[in-house]
Amino acid sequence: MSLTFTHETLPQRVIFAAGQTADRLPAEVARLGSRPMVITTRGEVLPGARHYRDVVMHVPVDVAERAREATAAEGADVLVSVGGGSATGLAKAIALTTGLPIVAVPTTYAGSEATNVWGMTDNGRKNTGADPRVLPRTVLYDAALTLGLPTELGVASGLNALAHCVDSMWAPRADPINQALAIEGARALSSGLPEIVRQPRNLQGHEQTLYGAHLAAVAFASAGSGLHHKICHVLGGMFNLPHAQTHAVVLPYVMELNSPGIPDRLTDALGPGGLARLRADVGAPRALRDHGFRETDIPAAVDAILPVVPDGNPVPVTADNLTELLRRAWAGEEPK
Ligand SMILES: NC(=O)C1=CN([C@@H]2O[C@H](COP(=O)(O)OP(=O)(O)OC[C@H]3O[C@@H](n4cnc5c(N)ncnc54)[C@H](O)[C@@H]3O)[C@@H](O)[C@H]2O)C=CC1
Ligand SMILES: O=C(O)/C=C\C(=O)CC(=O)O
Repeated sequence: MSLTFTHETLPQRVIFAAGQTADRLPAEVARLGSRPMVITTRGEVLPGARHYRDVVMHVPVDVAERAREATAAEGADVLVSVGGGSATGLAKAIALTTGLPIVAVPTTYAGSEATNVWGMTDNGRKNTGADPRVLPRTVLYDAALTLGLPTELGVASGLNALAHCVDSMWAPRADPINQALAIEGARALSSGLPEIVRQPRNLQGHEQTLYGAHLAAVAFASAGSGLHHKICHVLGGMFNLPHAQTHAVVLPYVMELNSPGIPDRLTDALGPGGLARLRADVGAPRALRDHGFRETDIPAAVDAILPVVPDGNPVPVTADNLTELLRRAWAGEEPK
């Protein structure tokens, strides 16, 4: 790889403190404001603050608009998101138009808390963009909060994080810095994910997976969306498929297509047996047809994906190879 590049590092305060949310969140919020609005799918996380719970995956625009109105009515001056990527995403939608700072406490491995990327869905289309206003100012990673994540969802979410690492190999702004973060993220996820399956109540696997998810998201924010993310955004927006499971299923087929672009360092980070062994060890989701995608949806998906295929993909993407990729992912055929 050429060593001529421009890399931007996003400014963010990052705290890893397992089991310390109740103790540390109030002070972290107070650094940024005095009237917090909590966006969450959980119970009370910040006593005395307004808790807003109308959280919907892929952030439909009407959901975002209602949340903005509620925030204005509350006179909030800081947003606190506690939950998965959907809670973070709603806080980002509010921050995008208000500029309010966000303190994010993630409870899945989606990684939205570490990116300046927002996403909203309107009429079956997911629109995404990057804006400094939506980058959470502070992230509090508390692995104890992921202990309650059902293992199947934890696995799918961890593979969503791994997809950030893999796509960073060929994304439009891939560079040696974000690739190094992605490789270390892939290593941490490959060792952490089997641990959360083997010992779901053991904090160490969850901490390792959260660490990997953070690195993965930082790499993704820097490198941008590669082919894998473009495919998953179309599928999520057009067919309302579950985000993490869609990423988990599609990833091996994108790696199959893009195999000439996979560096040895990534293969090494995935460990012996690579992604196939990892998927088997953790019982990964296998087929899009199990998650609401129909074979008859494939032509419309291909038509929507082809115009957004990023430049620089390691192999040319055509209607034929994309159709075959989606057909194999729909059926859950064994990836090569
Ligand atoms: N902008 C960005 O950089 C990114 C955005 N996203 C967005 O995030 C959304 C998906 O986020 P996900 O985290 O996959 O799903 P999610 O936030 O919708 O959570 C999935 C389900 O798990 C539950 N849950 C979350 N954490 C839990 C826990 N610790 N214990 C028990 N239940 C828990 C939630 O209540 C929900 O029912 C999508 O809209 C996606 O587009 C995802 C990655 C990056
Ligand atoms: O696909 C991902 O994991 C990353 C980015 C998004 O989901 C964009 C968004 O809808 O917020």
